[in-house]
Amino acid sequence: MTVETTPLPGGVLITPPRFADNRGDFCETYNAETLANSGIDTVFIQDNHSRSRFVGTVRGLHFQAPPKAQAKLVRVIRGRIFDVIVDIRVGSPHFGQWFGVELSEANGRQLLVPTGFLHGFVTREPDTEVLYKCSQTYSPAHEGAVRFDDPALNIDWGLDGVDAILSPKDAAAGAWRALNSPFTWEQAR
Ligand SMILES: Cc1cn([C@H]2C[C@H](O)[C@@H](COP(=O)(O)OP(=O)(O)O[C@H]3O[C@@H](C)C(=O)[C@@H](O)[C@H]3O)O2)c(=O)[nH]c1=O
Repeated sequence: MTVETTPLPGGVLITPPRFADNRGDFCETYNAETLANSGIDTVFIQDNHSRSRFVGTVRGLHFQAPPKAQAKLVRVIRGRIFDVIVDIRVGSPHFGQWFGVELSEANGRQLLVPTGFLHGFVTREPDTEVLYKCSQTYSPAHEGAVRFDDPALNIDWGLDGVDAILSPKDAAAGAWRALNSPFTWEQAR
Protein backbone atom coordinates (compact mmCIF):
# COMPACT_ATOMS: atom_id res chain seq x y z
CA MET A 1 0.00 0.00 0.00
CA THR A 2 1.33 3.43 -0.92
CA VAL A 3 0.59 6.22 1.53
CA GLU A 4 1.23 9.79 0.40
CA THR A 5 0.82 12.95 2.40
CA THR A 6 -0.86 15.95 0.80
CA PRO A 7 -0.11 19.66 1.25
CA LEU A 8 -2.96 19.73 3.80
CA PRO A 9 -1.89 17.82 6.93
CA GLY A 10 -4.40 15.07 7.68
CA GLY A 11 -5.35 14.62 4.05
CA VAL A 12 -3.75 11.39 2.89
CA LEU A 13 -3.63 9.53 -0.42
CA ILE A 14 -3.72 5.77 -0.23
CA THR A 15 -3.09 3.40 -3.11
CA PRO A 16 -3.53 -0.27 -2.32
CA PRO A 17 -1.63 -2.68 -4.59
CA ARG A 18 -3.43 -4.50 -7.40
CA PHE A 19 -2.38 -8.05 -8.17
CA ALA A 20 -2.89 -8.92 -11.80
CA ASP A 21 -3.06 -12.39 -13.30
CA ASN A 22 -4.59 -14.00 -16.35
CA ARG A 23 -8.10 -13.63 -14.88
CA GLY A 24 -7.86 -9.91 -14.18
CA ASP A 25 -6.76 -8.37 -10.92
CA PHE A 26 -7.33 -8.31 -7.18
CA CYS A 27 -7.09 -5.52 -4.64
CA GLU A 28 -7.78 -5.13 -0.94
CA THR A 29 -9.74 -1.90 -1.09
CA TYR A 30 -9.92 -1.57 2.70
CA ASN A 31 -7.94 -3.24 5.46
CA ALA A 32 -8.18 -1.69 8.94
CA GLU A 33 -5.01 -3.42 10.11
CA THR A 34 -2.87 -2.24 7.20
CA LEU A 35 -4.13 1.30 7.62
CA ALA A 36 -3.49 1.21 11.37
CA ASN A 37 0.10 0.17 10.62
CA SER A 38 0.38 3.45 8.71
CA GLY A 39 -1.10 5.42 11.62
CA ILE A 40 -4.63 5.61 10.22
CA ASP A 41 -6.94 4.24 12.88
CA THR A 42 -10.21 5.90 11.91
CA VAL A 43 -13.20 3.67 12.57
CA PHE A 44 -15.65 3.73 9.67
CA ILE A 45 -19.31 2.94 10.34
CA GLN A 46 -21.16 3.87 7.15
CA ASP A 47 -20.51 3.14 3.47
CA ASN A 48 -21.91 5.38 0.71
CA HIS A 49 -22.19 4.88 -3.03
CA SER A 50 -23.07 7.75 -5.38
CA ARG A 51 -23.60 7.53 -9.13
CA SER A 52 -23.50 10.61 -11.31
CA ARG A 53 -24.73 10.51 -14.87
CA PHE A 54 -23.05 13.51 -16.43
CA VAL A 55 -19.59 15.01 -16.72
CA GLY A 56 -19.42 18.20 -14.64
CA THR A 57 -21.62 16.95 -11.82
CA VAL A 58 -20.45 18.69 -8.67
CA ARG A 59 -21.30 17.34 -5.22
CA GLY A 60 -20.09 19.66 -2.48
CA LEU A 61 -18.62 21.36 -0.70
CA HIS A 62 -19.98 19.55 2.36
CA PHE A 63 -19.24 18.83 6.01
CA GLN A 64 -21.04 17.57 9.08
CA ALA A 65 -20.55 19.41 12.37
CA PRO A 66 -19.55 17.72 15.64
CA PRO A 67 -20.67 15.49 17.26
CA LYS A 68 -21.54 14.03 13.85
CA ALA A 69 -18.33 15.12 12.09
CA GLN A 70 -17.26 12.65 9.43
CA ALA A 71 -13.90 11.50 8.21
CA LYS A 72 -14.26 9.87 4.79
CA LEU A 73 -12.27 7.44 2.70
CA VAL A 74 -13.16 8.11 -0.91
CA ARG A 75 -12.56 6.01 -4.04
CA VAL A 76 -13.94 5.60 -7.53
CA ILE A 77 -15.13 2.30 -8.97
CA ARG A 78 -16.28 3.65 -12.33
CA GLY A 79 -15.11 6.73 -14.21
CA ARG A 80 -13.12 9.63 -12.80
CA ILE A 81 -13.48 12.51 -10.37
CA PHE A 82 -11.47 15.50 -9.25
CA ASP A 83 -11.79 15.23 -5.48
CA VAL A 84 -11.34 18.35 -3.36
CA ILE A 85 -10.82 19.07 0.32
CA VAL A 86 -10.67 22.45 2.07
CA ASP A 87 -9.21 22.94 5.55
CA ILE A 88 -11.82 24.63 7.79
CA ARG A 89 -10.06 24.15 11.13
CA VAL A 90 -10.01 27.64 12.63
CA GLY A 91 -6.42 28.50 13.55
CA SER A 92 -4.92 25.99 11.14
CA PRO A 93 -1.95 27.30 9.19
CA HIS A 94 -3.78 25.92 6.13
CA PHE A 95 -7.22 27.37 6.95
CA GLY A 96 -9.10 28.08 3.70
CA GLN A 97 -6.60 26.24 1.52
CA TRP A 98 -7.76 23.54 -0.87
CA PHE A 99 -6.22 20.42 -2.32
CA GLY A 100 -7.53 18.40 -5.24
CA VAL A 101 -6.59 15.09 -6.81
CA GLU A 102 -7.95 12.86 -9.53
CA LEU A 103 -9.40 9.60 -8.27
CA SER A 104 -10.36 7.07 -10.89
CA GLU A 105 -11.27 3.49 -11.51
CA ALA A 106 -7.96 3.23 -13.33
CA ASN A 107 -5.62 4.72 -10.70
CA GLY A 108 -7.31 3.06 -7.69
CA ARG A 109 -6.33 5.97 -5.47
CA GLN A 110 -8.22 6.74 -2.29
CA LEU A 111 -8.38 10.08 -0.49
CA LEU A 112 -8.71 10.16 3.27
CA VAL A 113 -10.73 13.25 4.13
CA PRO A 114 -10.23 14.09 7.80
CA THR A 115 -12.81 15.77 10.01
CA GLY A 116 -12.47 19.53 9.88
CA PHE A 117 -12.49 19.69 6.09
CA LEU A 118 -15.01 20.53 3.41
CA HIS A 119 -15.30 17.79 0.81
CA GLY A 120 -16.59 17.81 -2.74
CA PHE A 121 -15.92 16.45 -6.18
CA VAL A 122 -16.63 16.98 -9.85
CA THR A 123 -17.11 14.10 -12.25
CA ARG A 124 -14.81 13.88 -15.27
CA GLU A 125 -16.59 11.00 -17.00
CA PRO A 126 -20.24 10.10 -17.49
CA ASP A 127 -21.74 7.45 -15.20
CA THR A 128 -19.09 7.89 -12.54
CA GLU A 129 -19.51 5.89 -9.36
CA VAL A 130 -17.93 6.93 -6.05
CA LEU A 131 -17.72 4.81 -2.93
CA TYR A 132 -16.78 6.24 0.42
CA LYS A 133 -16.57 5.10 3.97
CA CYS A 134 -17.66 7.48 6.75
CA SER A 135 -16.66 7.59 10.40
CA GLN A 136 -20.08 8.87 11.45
CA THR A 137 -23.62 8.29 10.27
CA TYR A 138 -25.52 10.77 8.14
CA SER A 139 -27.19 13.58 10.05
CA PRO A 140 -29.02 16.25 8.04
CA ALA A 141 -29.30 18.36 11.21
CA HIS A 142 -25.50 18.64 11.32
CA GLU A 143 -24.92 19.23 7.60
CA GLY A 144 -23.18 22.32 6.33
CA ALA A 145 -22.11 23.45 2.89
CA VAL A 146 -20.13 26.11 1.09
CA ARG A 147 -20.65 27.18 -2.50
CA PHE A 148 -18.20 25.15 -4.63
CA ASP A 149 -17.20 28.06 -6.87
CA ASP A 150 -16.85 30.71 -4.21
CA PRO A 151 -14.23 33.10 -5.60
CA ALA A 152 -12.58 33.45 -2.19
CA LEU A 153 -11.66 29.75 -2.28
CA ASN A 154 -10.54 29.98 -5.90
CA ILE A 155 -10.70 26.22 -6.52
CA ASP A 156 -9.72 25.16 -10.02
CA TRP A 157 -12.30 22.45 -10.70
CA GLY A 158 -11.01 21.93 -14.24
CA LEU A 159 -14.48 22.36 -15.69
CA ASP A 160 -13.04 23.90 -18.86
CA GLY A 161 -16.27 25.54 -19.95
CA VAL A 162 -18.54 22.65 -18.94
CA ASP A 163 -21.55 23.87 -16.93
CA ALA A 164 -21.59 22.45 -13.43
CA ILE A 165 -24.58 20.30 -12.53
CA LEU A 166 -25.63 20.89 -8.93
CA SER A 167 -28.34 19.72 -6.55
CA PRO A 168 -30.73 22.49 -5.50
CA LYS A 169 -29.17 22.28 -2.03
CA ASP A 170 -25.67 22.85 -3.38
CA ALA A 171 -26.86 25.62 -5.68
CA ALA A 172 -28.14 27.42 -2.57
CA ALA A 173 -25.02 26.81 -0.46
CA GLY A 174 -23.60 29.78 1.42
CA ALA A 175 -20.50 31.83 0.83
CA TRP A 176 -17.10 30.86 2.20
CA ARG A 177 -16.88 34.10 4.21
CA ALA A 178 -20.24 33.33 5.87
CA LEU A 179 -19.05 29.96 7.17
CA ASN A 180 -18.99 29.73 10.94
CA SER A 181 -16.73 26.72 11.18
CA PRO A 182 -17.31 24.45 14.17
CA PHE A 183 -13.78 23.00 13.88
CA THR A 184 -10.58 24.26 15.46
CA TRP A 185 -6.95 23.43 14.77
CA GLU A 186 -6.35 22.79 18.47
CA GLN A 187 -9.03 20.09 18.63
CA ALA A 188 -7.54 18.41 15.60
CA ARG A 189 -4.10 18.04 17.19
C1 LIG B 1 -25.03 11.88 2.25
C2 LIG B 1 -26.31 11.08 2.47
C3 LIG B 1 -27.45 11.37 1.77
N1 LIG B 1 -28.59 10.66 2.00
C4 LIG B 1 -29.80 11.01 1.21
C5 LIG B 1 -30.30 12.41 1.39
C6 LIG B 1 -30.85 12.78 0.03
O1 LIG B 1 -32.18 12.33 -0.09
C7 LIG B 1 -29.99 11.97 -0.94
C8 LIG B 1 -28.90 12.81 -1.62
O2 LIG B 1 -28.18 13.49 -0.59
P1 LIG B 1 -27.15 14.64 -0.93
O3 LIG B 1 -27.74 15.54 -1.95
O4 LIG B 1 -26.72 15.25 0.35
O5 LIG B 1 -25.96 13.81 -1.59
P2 LIG B 1 -24.51 14.30 -2.02
O6 LIG B 1 -24.63 15.68 -2.58
O7 LIG B 1 -23.92 13.25 -2.84
O8 LIG B 1 -23.77 14.44 -0.62
C9 LIG B 1 -22.52 13.89 -0.38
O9 LIG B 1 -21.53 14.69 -1.04
C10 LIG B 1 -20.19 14.27 -0.84
C11 LIG B 1 -19.30 15.29 -1.53
C12 LIG B 1 -19.85 14.05 0.58
O10 LIG B 1 -18.74 14.32 1.04
C13 LIG B 1 -20.86 13.32 1.38
O11 LIG B 1 -20.56 13.36 2.75
C14 LIG B 1 -22.24 13.85 1.13
O12 LIG B 1 -22.33 15.18 1.68
O13 LIG B 1 -29.43 10.91 -0.19
C15 LIG B 1 -28.63 9.63 2.90
O14 LIG B 1 -29.69 8.97 3.08
N2 LIG B 1 -27.50 9.33 3.59
C16 LIG B 1 -26.34 10.00 3.41
O15 LIG B 1 -25.31 9.66 4.07
